[in-house]
Amino acid sequence: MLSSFFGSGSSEKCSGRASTHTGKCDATQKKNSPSTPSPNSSNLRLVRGFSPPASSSIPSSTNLILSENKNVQHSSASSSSSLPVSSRLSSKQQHQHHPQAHTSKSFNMSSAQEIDGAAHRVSLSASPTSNFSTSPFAARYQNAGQSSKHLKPFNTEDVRILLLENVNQTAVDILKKQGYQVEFHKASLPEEELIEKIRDVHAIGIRSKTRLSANVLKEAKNLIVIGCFCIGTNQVDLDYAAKHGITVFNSPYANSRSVAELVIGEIIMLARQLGDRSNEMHKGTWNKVSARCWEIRGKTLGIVGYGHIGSQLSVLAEAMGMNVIYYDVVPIMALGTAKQLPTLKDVLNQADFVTLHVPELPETKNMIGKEQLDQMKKGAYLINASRGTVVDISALIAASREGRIAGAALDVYPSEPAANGDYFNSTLNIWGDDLRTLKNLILTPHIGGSTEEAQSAIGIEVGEALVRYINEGNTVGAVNMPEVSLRSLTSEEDNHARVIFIHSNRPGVLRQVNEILGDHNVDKQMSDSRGDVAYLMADISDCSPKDIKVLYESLESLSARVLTRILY
Ligand SMILES: NC(=O)c1ccc[n+]([C@@H]2O[C@H](COP(=O)([O-])OP(=O)(O)OC[C@H]3O[C@@H](n4cnc5c(N)ncnc54)[C@H](O)[C@@H]3O)[C@@H](O)[C@H]2O)c1
Ligand SMILES: O=C(O)[C@H](O)COP(=O)(O)O
Repeated sequence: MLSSFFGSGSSEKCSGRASTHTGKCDATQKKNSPSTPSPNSSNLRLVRGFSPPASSSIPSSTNLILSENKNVQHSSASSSSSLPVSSRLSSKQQHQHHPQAHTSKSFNMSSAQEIDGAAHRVSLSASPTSNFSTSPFAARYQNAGQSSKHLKPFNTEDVRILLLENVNQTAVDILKKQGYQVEFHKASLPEEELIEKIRDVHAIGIRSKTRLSANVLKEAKNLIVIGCFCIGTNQVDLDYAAKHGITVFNSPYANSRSVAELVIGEIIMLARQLGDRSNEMHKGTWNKVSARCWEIRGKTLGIVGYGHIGSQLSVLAEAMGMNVIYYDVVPIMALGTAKQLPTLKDVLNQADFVTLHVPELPETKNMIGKEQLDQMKKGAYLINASRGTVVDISALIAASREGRIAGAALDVYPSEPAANGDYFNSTLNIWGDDLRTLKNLILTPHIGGSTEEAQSAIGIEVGEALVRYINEGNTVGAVNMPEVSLRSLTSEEDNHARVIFIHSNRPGVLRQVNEILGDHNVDKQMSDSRGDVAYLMADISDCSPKDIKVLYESLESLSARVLTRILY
């Protein structure tokens, strides 16, 4: 059974969360917080109080100690929780709860096996009625032939998760099953409200609208992990997050097929001017025409960005008789008979349809402007389902009005509303009203990845990644941290501790860490770095509560420390 607590060393006490900047208790947060201890429970740290187990034996649970190099207020080793923990537990949890856990900041951990055993599975559906269920992670995290340490929740209500932007129910279920406190919102939040809420949470789940800039993240004193329930991660300051020990996960390809299918539909719609015909019929106008309406067979599709989506699309387009050419900044093996061309200009010169599938990067901002639109064949079509900043929309409006392009489909925009409603106008984007007047223009509200299949699969994939990270420290699939994993502890490894140390990647740190760990029996260890940040995990056997405290404090004293967590 795993339980957890966060730790740090000073003797200041606070009944609510600690304020990173001031080192003072945040009374407002305390008042608003559903799991805030009562006033007489002044020793309980909601996040970072270090309270080692009271007795000499580690409970048959795994606890987590966490502290971060953010001037966070510390509590003393003696500041064990005076909150009657039982009052915050369900009767089942109370039954499972070890008395020693009263002394600790509890933060549940559940085994990867438990997660993988969840009813949810990534559902890759070939049709709305035929699903097959598989979790790509199911095998990876299990110990061959051994039962994983059985990690029963207690005090998991202390783990707070904020889910924004209508993250799929599959994720909500996975996270709630862990006992975490989950706050769910359908839309994204204005920055001020986001800052207020992010201060309290250990994990946040977002989609493409919520910007987690350094300005927002600097307020996120308790945050250890971000789940982007989408492909794009451009909305998060990944570098800032990594340097502050906040790991970011996404779902790299669960919605690729949905986007590729949308684009196939749009190619046909544009070629046949279906958007206009349909609009006319809605207004009562019968307009049967064949002029400038085409089959797509034999036409050339130019794909810009031949990654997960671009390459899926390539296969589908060829199956419909199109010729495929593509441009990518890296050499990528062509699928089918597609051809990679050396420059963007080559693709623009030759394609009848140009479709964009690049990430939002400084280099892709306004990648398609007047110059590039001029390089396209007269009468060609443009599709953008990547990011709104990739196309200069004013230039597109001009090209369309001058008849240089025959049509366009846009799914993404430089500014997008935070919620559904009548927001797509000139207030949002200055060209909003002009855009809506264009002929043969398909406008969709960023729905490329919005299918039941994609959203459900993303919810499971990212939800499970969050649980594995919170409970076991596993970073496989992280986009801003080195990928490090150790096999789960087994039920025979009751008194093992798992050390997680995120640190600045500079010479000599590993030697210092290993000097500290060297006094113990290190069963297994893995370390990797990514840019300026390194991530180390080590499982230590026969670890007494005193050992854990010493280990923790020694690691905390290293100047390279970004974040220390000890799970036991
Ligand atoms: N509309 C939607 O709902 C929706 C859904 C999913 C993804 N997206 C967007 O689509 C983008 C692409 O998704 P993906 O899964 O195919 O990503 P990917 O990372 O698998 O592929 C992107 C490709 O673009 C290439 N690339 C990068 N910079 C380039 C440049 N300057 N010129 C040419 N090629 C360049 C990369 O080398 C890579 O091959 C995502 O980053 C996301 O922003 C939108
Ligand atoms: O990055 C993505 O996966 C897409 O842009 C979809 O974003 P969404 O989840 O906000 O629809």
